[in-house]
Amino acid sequence: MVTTPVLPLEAASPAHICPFDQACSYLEAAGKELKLDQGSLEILSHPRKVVTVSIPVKLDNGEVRVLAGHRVQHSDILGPYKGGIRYHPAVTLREVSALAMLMTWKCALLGIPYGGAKGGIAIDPQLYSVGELERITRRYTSELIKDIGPSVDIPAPDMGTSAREMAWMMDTYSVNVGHAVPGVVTGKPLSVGGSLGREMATGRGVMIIVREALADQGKSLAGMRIVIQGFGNVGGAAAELLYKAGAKIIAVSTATGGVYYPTGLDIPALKTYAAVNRKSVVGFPQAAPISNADLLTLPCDVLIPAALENQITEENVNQVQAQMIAEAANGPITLEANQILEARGVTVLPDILANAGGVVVSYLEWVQGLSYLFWNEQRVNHEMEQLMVQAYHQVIQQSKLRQVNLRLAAYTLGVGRVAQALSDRGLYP
Ligand SMILES: NC(=O)C1=CN([C@@H]2O[C@H](COP(=O)(O)OP(=O)(O)OC[C@H]3O[C@@H](n4cnc5c(N)ncnc54)[C@H](OP(=O)(O)O)[C@@H]3O)[C@@H](O)[C@H]2O)C=CC1
Ligand SMILES: O=C(O)CCC(=O)C(=O)O
Repeated sequence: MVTTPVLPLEAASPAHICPFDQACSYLEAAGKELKLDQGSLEILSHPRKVVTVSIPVKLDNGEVRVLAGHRVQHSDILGPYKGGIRYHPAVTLREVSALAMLMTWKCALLGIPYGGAKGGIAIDPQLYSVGELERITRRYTSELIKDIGPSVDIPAPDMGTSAREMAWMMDTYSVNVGHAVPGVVTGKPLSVGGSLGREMATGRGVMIIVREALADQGKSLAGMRIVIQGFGNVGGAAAELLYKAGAKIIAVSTATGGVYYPTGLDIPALKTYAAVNRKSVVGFPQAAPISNADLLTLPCDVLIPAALENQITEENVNQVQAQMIAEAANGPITLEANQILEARGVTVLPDILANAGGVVVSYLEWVQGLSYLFWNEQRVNHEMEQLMVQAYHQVIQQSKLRQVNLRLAAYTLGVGRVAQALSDRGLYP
């Protein structure tokens, strides 16, 4: 039985589905399936280190605000901590802790030598100027200076952050230590040691996993009706690549709402439209407006939630019509909803597999940086695809072997590898 963490996590609001409790439940299920000993389960259910820092920032109007910045380092059993930095108003320590734990299993599942971490600041980046965001990012990095590093903890982009924030983090870290350290972050601009292919990597990974899953059902991407929630780094890239592969993207959304066009949206035109409309797809000519809630229940072949956690819950799961759901976001389906989908025979491609393309190319970026040798995009994409397809087949095999759903199959592989390393390292006090 996984116990309640002793770390300073704020109480979960009873009205809110707690992502950390959900993550612990999945760990517990994997532990039971693997017959893990109580000690290992106890260790793996606790983040190793939880850091919260104050970030004082002077706004452009002269007002001073102090923000809370988190970095949760769940596990470094397999290697340096690894995971993104999220800027979003809903960020809490519990959410960041859950996402850090997912990173541990994701890296282990993909066979890349990292542990898991996540960071975040509870802000809406769209309400801050570029100058304010730069000051926030630099101060956050300075406060974390002793906790990150290329062989300690390597941040990357997540919701609300991008290559721009990674460049600021890299520069702040480098200035603090006195020399350039590109390997302290991944997802950087190419000019400071980023990798070709990283920007599209998470979306590309989603496309690869959906393609493989459809192929196992004797189908191809061509003509598939696909709905995508979220049109940012992940949802936007997935839409573009799936569209290029011949799928019909019939609906997409951003936080303010979505658009629906049953015969398939013109994705290049929609990207251009969003680029000049503060990233929003609302008002795209010809398409009908649709709410985020209605978008999730549209008739389609594949549903791709690529925004926030807890989008498919007990409340709306019975209205979901897709026969396949690829979790591009982390934790978009609750535990209860997942059980209902499984009972209905819906194929759920779990987050730690479906959205792993990003961290895989982060790893390839880090490897390229450490070896001072940069690859062309074709090679990056090829290496990533090999790791993704290999992990997909391992999950399918594990699912058949243990007679468990794909999520539990992915978790047993990820958790099992970390537990094995824990036992081999002999970390028991
Ligand atoms: N970036 C990466 O490499 C990886 C990201 N992920 C996961 O993918 C998900 C998306 O991340 P990413 O694409 O990077 O983030 P971005 O910030 O680039 O984009 C997020 C998208 O989601 C939309 N969105 C925000 N809130 C809502 C909402 N309540 N309902 C519907 N849409 C909403 C945003 O709209 P708007 O612009 O209007 O706010 C935006 O279109 C997250 O769960 C993240 O953890 C997973 C692996 C790697
Ligand atoms: O690229 C990375 O290191 C992390 C990406 C990430 O945050 C995620 O996979 O959720």
